[in-house]
Amino acid sequence: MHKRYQNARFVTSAASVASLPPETGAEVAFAGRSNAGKSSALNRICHQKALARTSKTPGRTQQINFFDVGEGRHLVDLPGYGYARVEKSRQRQWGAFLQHYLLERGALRGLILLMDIRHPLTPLDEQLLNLCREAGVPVHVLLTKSDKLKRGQATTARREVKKRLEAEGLHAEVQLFSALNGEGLEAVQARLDDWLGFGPPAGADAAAETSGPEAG
Ligand SMILES: Nc1nc2c(ncn2[C@@H]2O[C@H](COP(=O)(O)OP(=O)(O)OP(=O)(O)O)[C@@H](O)[C@H]2O)c(=O)[nH]1
Ligand SMILES: [Mg+2]
Repeated sequence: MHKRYQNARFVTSAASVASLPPETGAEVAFAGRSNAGKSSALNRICHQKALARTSKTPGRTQQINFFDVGEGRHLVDLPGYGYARVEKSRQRQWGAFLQHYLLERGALRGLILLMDIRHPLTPLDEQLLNLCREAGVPVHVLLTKSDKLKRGQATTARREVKKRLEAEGLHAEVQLFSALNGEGLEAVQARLDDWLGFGPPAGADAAAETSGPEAG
């Protein structure tokens, strides 16, 4: 099992560009519509129940939360977009922030775009993808809540999303993910390792050792 992210810990919240923490090391951000499953994915990846707060109420995560995963690397939980009950002015503010973050954040190595497998590629997702292309930020797509569909349906959904992205000239990887049953966990962890510049995870024999992931 991949243990690197188990020691993740909350560092800070930022509500504006001005309050972003200093750019040290590398970071990967998790973005997507409200309720897409960003916080749940982070918790699953880090094997923690409540690292990031999840909720049945869309719009739970309203600030940008930074999690330290060791050696100066960070995972970033972004507030969801597209929640209809958030006022327009606030939505615009969020859009401006996101744009600034994607264009200016030197530490940003890539963006994990999470979309509910049953409602992928909404207009706001497309906007974000275009922004990432402009900013030269690599994207990796998680089709979340894959446990909600039958096998065949999930595979078809993945193929369709891949096809639409290719048609738009976007070469993002697209994978299934479930925070509930762990589908796709290793694949996204490998992607994070790669972007954050961690070496390959320790082998199975290392799992038996008592030393932490920072040892060696
Ligand atoms: N069945 C299933 N439900 C999930 C999965 N991931 C998340 N959920 C549920 O979806 C809802 C939203 O999950 P969150 O992780 O809070 O979503 P979020 O994207 O962080 O939402 P905001 O913070 O509002 O942007 C919760 O009720 C979760 O329990 C999954 O893989 N499978
Ligand atoms: Mg959240």
